[in-house]
Amino acid sequence: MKGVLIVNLGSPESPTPEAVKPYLEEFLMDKRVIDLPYWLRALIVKGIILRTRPEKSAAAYQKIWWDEGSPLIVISERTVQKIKPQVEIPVALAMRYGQPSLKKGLTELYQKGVTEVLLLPMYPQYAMATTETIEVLAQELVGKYFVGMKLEFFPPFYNKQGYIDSLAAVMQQGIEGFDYDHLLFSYHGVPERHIKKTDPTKSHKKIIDGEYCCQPDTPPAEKCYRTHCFETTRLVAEKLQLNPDKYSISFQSRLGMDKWLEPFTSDRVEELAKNGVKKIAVVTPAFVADCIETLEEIEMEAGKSFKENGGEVFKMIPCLNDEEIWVNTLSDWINDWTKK
Ligand SMILES: C=CC1=C(C)c2cc3[nH]c(cc4nc(cc5[nH]c(cc1n2)c(C)c5CCC(=O)O)C(CCC(=O)O)=C4C)c(C)c3C=C
Ligand SMILES: [Fe+2]
Repeated sequence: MKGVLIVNLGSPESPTPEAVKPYLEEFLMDKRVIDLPYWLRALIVKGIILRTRPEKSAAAYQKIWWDEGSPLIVISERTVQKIKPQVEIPVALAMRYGQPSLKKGLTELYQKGVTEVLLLPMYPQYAMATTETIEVLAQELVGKYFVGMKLEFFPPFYNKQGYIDSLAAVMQQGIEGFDYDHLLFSYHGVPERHIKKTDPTKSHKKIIDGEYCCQPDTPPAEKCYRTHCFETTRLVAEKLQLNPDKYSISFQSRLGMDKWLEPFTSDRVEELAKNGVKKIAVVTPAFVADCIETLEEIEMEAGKSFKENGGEVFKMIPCLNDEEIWVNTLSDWINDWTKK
């Protein structure tokens, strides 16, 4: 029997430093997130980051936490609950870090008699720190605990019609009646090195601000996070007929000293405000569910910076969350795979 495992990143159990610390440790000790030799990663994560960050992150989580729990988890659960009646096969939810774990999700499907699993990571754009780490761990778990189970990976959906249509619909709703001066597409950042590592052709070009590094639909672009972000933006801008002078791309949530994708959202928001932009709308298409990165870093922190630098209205466009159009899209994808 077929079944689907929907996977997202995960959150701490609660917004306290005690709960945030093991979550961050599991996350940042992943060699596909901080891709350094073990000893150096351990030195940086355990010796430096985990000494101060749990306290800071817990304070940020407290600002966005809901009565039912972490927004990311609650929204993911709601989405899965809405998908279930629309499909004919078992659907389970798992998180790469924290609970419900990937092993738990696979066990749930296994106990229902599922022998063929479609792994559906909730990341539109492929990245080593997100999609790849989920695929590798799922493969390992199947080999170890679920022998005979067949795994199939849903490809990154950054350019897939259903995703673009859902994003466009949510954006349209978000900017309805709002005469913005600028619309910022803020994607999660990654170190430039990650993009070079995932290039199957190992021929990645130098990255130049504002220009495509890879030609879409060519082998180097297959797993190029940056090209996927550019393509999502292009397709949704085309669909919404956005004025090219009124939108731009930036990358948020940089961690550490490496060279990360630029421009940084924090710099861009400040620069736009200083350059006279009074009304800004921000959309975060790398996240399908609202989370600390959208609710705290963008809506609260970037919003504050925008106003401190002369901006007046900061409009955060929500993620796809459990919107009907997105739930229908996911259900259609699952139903198409079921019939294959
Ligand atoms: C959307 C895709 C994501 C990419 C790419 C990504 C890369 C990446 N992230 C970190 C470090 C952190 N990310 C954190 C939170 C977080 N990241 C994503 C998504 C991507 N990360 C999500 C959905 C979330 C939210 C989780 C939630 O509970 O709401 C955090 C934890 C929060 C904090 O302490 O700031 C860290 C740390 C790295 C290093 C990285 C690429 C190398
Ligand atoms: Fe992240």
